[in-house]
Amino acid sequence: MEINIQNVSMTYPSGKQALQNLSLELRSPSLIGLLGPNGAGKSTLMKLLVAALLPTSGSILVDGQPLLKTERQLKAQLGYLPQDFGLFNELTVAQFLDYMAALKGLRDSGTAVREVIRTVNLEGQARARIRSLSGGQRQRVGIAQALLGAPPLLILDEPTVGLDPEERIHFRNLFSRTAQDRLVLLSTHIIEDVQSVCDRLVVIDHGQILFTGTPEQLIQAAEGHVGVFWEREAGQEQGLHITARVNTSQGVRCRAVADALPAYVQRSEPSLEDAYLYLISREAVQ
Ligand SMILES: Nc1ncnc2c1ncn2[C@@H]1O[C@H](COP(=O)(O)OP(=O)(O)OP(=O)(O)O)[C@@H](O)[C@H]1O
Repeated sequence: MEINIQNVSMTYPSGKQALQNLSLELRSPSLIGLLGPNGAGKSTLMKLLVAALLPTSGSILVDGQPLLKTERQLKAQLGYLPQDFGLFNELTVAQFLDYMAALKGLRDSGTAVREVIRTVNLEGQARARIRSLSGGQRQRVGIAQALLGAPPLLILDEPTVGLDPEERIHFRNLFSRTAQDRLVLLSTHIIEDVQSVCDRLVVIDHGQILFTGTPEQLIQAAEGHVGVFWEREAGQEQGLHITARVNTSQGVRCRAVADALPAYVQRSEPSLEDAYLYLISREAVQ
């Protein structure tokens, strides 16, 4: 599957321009991490990809065909986890998933439902009413409905929200396995979620793409722009963006990113998080 987003802009009726002339190509198999600060336009982009919203201008092609022409076909191949999804509180987990399987037109829905319940570790809650679940368990029900029927395209808006660290690792690995033969696009604020598993990152801010490439390429772009220093050594330099402050027995150790690091800052190898913060901080300065 190949999705071509061509010069897409999206302005909400309120007048807010959420995406500006954005172009992007997504091809399976791959696991693509969509990163960006709050309000960057990630959810809007995902809603356009599932045809829940129409772009104000530009086009989206799926395997060369306009999305709107193939919408029906696409929806049959799509697993989507929106950011806020309504669950049917009075249904049990299994009933809700049965209902979603019916909507997707799955043939052997019983087997498919049992399988996704196992995949998201909710066997113990299959008969529990959704209203009685914790936030993390509800999120797993959302992931389960997206996985139903093994769709070739998975669009997951902040799938790891509300999950504990152990569960996050479980799902990170699950998405990575899933993407071996499919196209998985997931949005997140959490760098660790994309660190070791995504083969491609797309960073957006203010509705525009700031970066697209591998995590290694993002890190390379930050080399020479990350360093550490003791707070007491700090000058008053402008343009230094502090990313961490740690209290130690010798004082406060700071980590910072900047276009040009002052002499008292000791250069350090960038992590993916440093590289992301460097990219975003440059955007903020411009
Ligand atoms: N229905 C809407 N009407 C008007 N403006 C909207 C609507 N939905 C989103 N926006 C605005 O569009 C911009 C992009 O929002 P979007 O939800 O796509 O960002 P996001 O990157 O997903 O943010 P977050 O990480 O906080 O979920 C924001 O400024 C937001 O306030």
